[in-house]
Amino acid sequence: MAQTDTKNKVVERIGYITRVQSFSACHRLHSPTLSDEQNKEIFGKCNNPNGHGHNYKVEVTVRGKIDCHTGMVMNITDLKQLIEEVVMIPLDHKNLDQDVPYFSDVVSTTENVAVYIWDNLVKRLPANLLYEIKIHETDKNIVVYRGE
Ligand SMILES: Nc1nc2c(c(=O)[nH]1)N=C([C@H](O)[C@H](O)COP(=O)(O)OP(=O)(O)OP(=O)(O)O)CN2
Ligand SMILES: [Zn+2]
Repeated sequence: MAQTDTKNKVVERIGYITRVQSFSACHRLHSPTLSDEQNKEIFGKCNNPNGHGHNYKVEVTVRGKIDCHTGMVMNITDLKQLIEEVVMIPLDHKNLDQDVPYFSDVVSTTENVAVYIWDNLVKRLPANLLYEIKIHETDKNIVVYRGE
């Protein structure tokens, strides 16, 4: 049922939902627009030719009206299924640079992984619902992308 204020005006309440998912992948930080020397200089050990791996933790947050009939911003079961299709199937247990066509010419930094996830999720969700992608690349390295 719709909630009303003291003047009987319908109150719209905004909620945020976050779903967390982890995936494992390997990558190498290497930019095709830079020389080998520049890549080594900028990316250091992360430019190791044979790559290295991470257990990434992704937090997907949606923001929207709490529906007065369902009590939900969106059904988390639907969000879980979308994350399976957009994150787990293409990225889990993959070599990001070699197995994911997007990263064949885009450096697989965590910023760009966040952009990849945003771009693929935003087109599968109702307009203005996706709020934030947060990725923990390691316990200490955390990236946030909000589609800006
Ligand atoms: N702006 C960015 N910088 C870096 C990224 C990135 O995605 N965006 N990624 C890396 C590497 O992938 C690297 O694996 C991170 O290494 P490191 O900082 O050494 O990882 P830890 O947090 O585990 O290291 P500690 O030694 O424990 O501090 C580098 N830069
Ligand atoms: Zn890395």
